[in-house]
Amino acid sequence: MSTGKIGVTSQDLFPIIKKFLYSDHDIFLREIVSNAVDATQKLKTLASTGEFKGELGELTVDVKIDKEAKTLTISDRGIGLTKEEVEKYINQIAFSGAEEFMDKYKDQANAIIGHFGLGFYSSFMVSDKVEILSLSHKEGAQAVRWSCEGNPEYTLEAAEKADRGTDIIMHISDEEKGFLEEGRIQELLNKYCKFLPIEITFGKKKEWKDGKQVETEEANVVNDTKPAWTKKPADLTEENYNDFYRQLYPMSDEPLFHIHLNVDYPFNLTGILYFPKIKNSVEIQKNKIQLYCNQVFVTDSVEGIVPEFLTLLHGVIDSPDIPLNVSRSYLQSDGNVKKISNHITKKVADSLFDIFKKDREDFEKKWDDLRIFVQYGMLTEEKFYDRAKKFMLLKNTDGKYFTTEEYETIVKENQTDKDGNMICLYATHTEEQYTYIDLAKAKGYDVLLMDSQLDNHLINTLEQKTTTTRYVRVDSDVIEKLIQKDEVKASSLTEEQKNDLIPVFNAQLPNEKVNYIVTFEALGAEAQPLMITQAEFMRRMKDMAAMNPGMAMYGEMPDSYNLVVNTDHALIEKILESKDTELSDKIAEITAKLSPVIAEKEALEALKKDKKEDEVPQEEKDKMAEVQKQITEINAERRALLTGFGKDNQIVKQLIDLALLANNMLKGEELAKFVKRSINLIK
Ligand SMILES: Nc1ncnc2c1ncn2[C@@H]1O[C@H](COP(=O)(O)OP(=O)(O)OP(=O)(O)O)[C@@H](O)[C@H]1O
Repeated sequence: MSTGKIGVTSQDLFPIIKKFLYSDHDIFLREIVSNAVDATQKLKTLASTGEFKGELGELTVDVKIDKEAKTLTISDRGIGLTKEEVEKYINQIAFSGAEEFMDKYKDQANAIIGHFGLGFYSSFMVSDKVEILSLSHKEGAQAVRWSCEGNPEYTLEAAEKADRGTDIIMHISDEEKGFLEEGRIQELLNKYCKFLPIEITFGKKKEWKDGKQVETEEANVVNDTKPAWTKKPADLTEENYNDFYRQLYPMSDEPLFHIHLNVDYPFNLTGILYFPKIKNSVEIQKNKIQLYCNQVFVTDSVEGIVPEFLTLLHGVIDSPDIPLNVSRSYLQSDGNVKKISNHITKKVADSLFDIFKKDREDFEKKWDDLRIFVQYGMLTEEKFYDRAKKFMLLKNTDGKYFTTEEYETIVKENQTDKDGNMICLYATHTEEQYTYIDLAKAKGYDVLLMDSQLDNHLINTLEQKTTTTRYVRVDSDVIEKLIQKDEVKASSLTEEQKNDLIPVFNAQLPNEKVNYIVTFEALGAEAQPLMITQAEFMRRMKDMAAMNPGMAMYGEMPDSYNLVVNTDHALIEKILESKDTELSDKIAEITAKLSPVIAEKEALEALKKDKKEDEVPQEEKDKMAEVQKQITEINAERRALLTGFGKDNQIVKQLIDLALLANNMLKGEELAKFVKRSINLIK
């Protein structure tokens, strides 16, 4: 028997291990089991090259709990360790870089463990004592037992072991006795070891019998040694891919597409990414891409390793070039990791383009589910934008799909305005905006459906990239002005007539937290008499503000709509006529009162004209104020008169309600009133 000191120059190793890994004690199991797997694979390699000539036999790694002895043991039938090897690989941990580790990461909590070959020592996070009992595969080897109690002293002695391979016997400490629970270990094996390349067994398989679980004779194998991503795409069917998806996320719907990644230069990476069907946003967060290193689970928080928009995808990525156990900030600054991220972006874009080219019909069918990923990618990754614009689809209100290029050839001729801008009309809701869509279609225009959460942002980006294309919602203006071909002709109404109509219509507008501005357009006798529109810019800003806290300013502004009066329409003429007949006496009265006051005001202004402000006598100033007050009063009287007229006028009432109805703004009580009134009108 020999005793000695573990060959790290500092005494601090154990405290550091305990401290650094404090937050994640679970990983000890991954480290010990993957060492066992490595040892087994090494033996298989030696056998295949002929260096090992013995019987390989069963090569499983066994995990065992002994509750009485309070031990957790991992046994393998791999290459094993000779006494010299234990001295070299276990005692002289400085060999694999521990010393360097100590120097570099003394003060850093998120340090690297596995990276520096300290994996084995992580067992001390949960154990009072760890033993290694090993028999090397080498001919005539003597079994050895190494034992250490979490301090730099160890013992190493000859031992009895019948079978080749290594047992790592961990005497679990009292604080960590949870690791002696079967359920806990099973959970960890599922998490970290589910796809290790050597069979891992843990107890016996269980079966349901007479309403309870009973053990069978069969070993409980916890892993799938050949997960789909390690196979060649040519050897896998669509069904295999879907099966693997279910293996990863048992509760989820079938995915839309998969992409099989297989890179060997300039780094090694394999994996399968799935585009999931997203039913709601909660689900996006639930399933995550899992990151593996040689089939050992590393993490499922892949932010910084794959581009942000792809974190919405599901699946696995496996790369020996992604270091195990390193901190997030380290990963993100790692050159390899950056390359991996870029490569995945490119690969995803290329694969989508391939699918698009190969089966356009299928691609279109899946587009509505797919677009959130593509749009998110286009908005956040310049490189992805450039690739994705070839297959990014626009959908119109008839359910037809176009690439932006195809769409341009279709609408360019008919939808270019007098300034040479191609105007793409869109709706966000086919039902709610039906009236407007209908008007646009009657003009021979096409209307896109832009109803995803990201469309607003995408439209902004598309406009920035192609300066002569503009997107406007169908209800943002009257159709003649949405795509303005010629100068709109001037309205035939006088300023006075317009001024009189404003209070008439205002009288009937709902008095909510919404601003209405009455405007006048000569739209032709056939167009609608009255329409409600909302300017594109303001609406878009408000919509974006709803998703973006930085734009709160826009969100707080009141909604502002235009009430567009078509001055060419017979009904508007009719309103003016009935106003003139019904109110002629009263208007004449008001005008009679107003005329002398205006005359007085003009006279006063003439007096004032050549004087400087301080030369005007106080008396004149007072008179002017008095006259101004009278004018205001008379005007208010006139406005009240017109408001009263508007309130009582059935045509005004009906037209406003129809305009609100067409804009989907007439609801609840107002709608009920409208229905009643309409019935009365028929009566
Ligand atoms: N079950 C085992 N069978 C044979 N050799 C083992 C076994 N476990 C550990 N070893 C030896 O001990 C060495 C140290 O193991 P440790 O886990 O500390 O570091 P590593 O495996 O080199 O690095 P890492 O775990 O970070 O990948 C290994 O390189 C291996 O040579």
